[in-house]
Amino acid sequence: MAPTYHTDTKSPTKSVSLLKVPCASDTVVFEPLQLPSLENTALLPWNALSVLTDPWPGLWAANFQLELEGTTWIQEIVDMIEQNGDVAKCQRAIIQHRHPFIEWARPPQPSGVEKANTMPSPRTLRTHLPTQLLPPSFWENNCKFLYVARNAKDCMVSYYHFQRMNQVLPDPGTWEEYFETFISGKVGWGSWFDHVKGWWEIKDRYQVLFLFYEDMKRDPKCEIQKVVQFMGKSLDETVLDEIVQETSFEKMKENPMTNRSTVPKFILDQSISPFMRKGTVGDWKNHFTVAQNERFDEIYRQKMEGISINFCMEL
Ligand SMILES: Nc1ncnc2c1ncn2[C@@H]1O[C@H](COP(=O)(O)OS(=O)(=O)O)[C@@H](OP(=O)(O)O)[C@H]1O
Repeated sequence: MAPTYHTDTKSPTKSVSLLKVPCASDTVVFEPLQLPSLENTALLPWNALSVLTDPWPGLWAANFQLELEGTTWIQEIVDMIEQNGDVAKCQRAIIQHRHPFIEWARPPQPSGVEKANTMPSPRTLRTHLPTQLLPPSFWENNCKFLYVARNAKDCMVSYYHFQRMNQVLPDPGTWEEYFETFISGKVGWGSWFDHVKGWWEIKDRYQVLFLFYEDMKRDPKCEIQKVVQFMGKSLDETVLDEIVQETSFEKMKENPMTNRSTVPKFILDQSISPFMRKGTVGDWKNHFTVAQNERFDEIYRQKMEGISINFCMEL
C-alpha cells in the first residue's frame, strides 16, 4: 500500500503515515508507521542528518540514510565518495533524485519507499525520522547510519528561513512566533531536543557515525575522511581534496544539481530566501535577541540535562 502524505499549502498539515511495503527478506522492511499529527511530529529535515547502511553479503553496505540539517551536504559527500570523486557522475541527477527519501510520498510520484524498493544494494537512502519512528528492520539489519547534528540555534534560524521560502509548508509567522514554535517542537520532524537526544543515546549500540555540522565546517577534510572510513572505502589524497572542494558551500550553491534551482517557484521560492542560504556557524547571533538567547539557554539546559553532548555555537 502506498504511503499517504497530506499537506495543504501554507495551512496546518493534516496527517502523515507510512504503511508497510513488501520487501525481500534481505532488505529493509518498512513497518507501519503512524505519525499522529504533523503539528507535533516531523515534516522536514532541519537539525541533523543521518546516513544509514544495511549489510549485504559481500558488500560494505546496503543502505545509507540521511537525516536533518546538513542533509544535502552529506548526501553530496556520500555520493562523491561512492563515485570516487567523479564529479561528472555526481551530476547524473539532482540530489533529491539520487537517494530515496523514505518518508516522502506525494502521489502520483513514486514514493521514497517505492523508489528504494527498486534499487539494487548497496543503497543510499535519506530520512529525517527520529529513532523511534524508524522501521525496526533498520536496526535488525545492522544498517549503518550517518547522523549530522547542527547546533539548535543555527537550526532554528535555517529552518525558519526554509519554511518561509517553502510554499508547501505552513507559514512560520514572525521570528518571535517561530521561536516559540521551535521550542515547543511543533516543527517538521518534531522536537530538535528529542531528535538529537534519541540519536545520541543509541549511537554506541548501532553503527552510527555521529557528526557535527560545525566540525564539518571547521575541518571538512578530517570529517570527510571519517565518512570514507565509515563507508569502508579508501581514497587517494587528491580525490579527498577534490571532494572537499566540490562539497564546499560555495561550490554547492552554484551547482544546479544541489542548489534546488530546478525546483519550481511555487514549491521553493528562492526569491524569498535561497535554499543554499548562508551555510555558516553562528548566524543565530543575527537573529536571537539577548532575552531570547537567555531563555533558550535555560530551556536547552533543562531539556538536555544529563546528555554529554557539546555543540559548538560559533567558529
Ligand atoms: N556544502 C555546504 N556547506 C555548509 N552548509 C551547507 C552546505 N550545503 C547545504 N548547507 C546548508 O544546510 C542547510 C540546509 O539543510 P538541509 O540540506 O538538511 O535541508 S533539506 O533537508 O535538504 O531541506 C542550509 O543552511 P543555512 O544556509 O544555514 O540555512 C544550507 O545552506
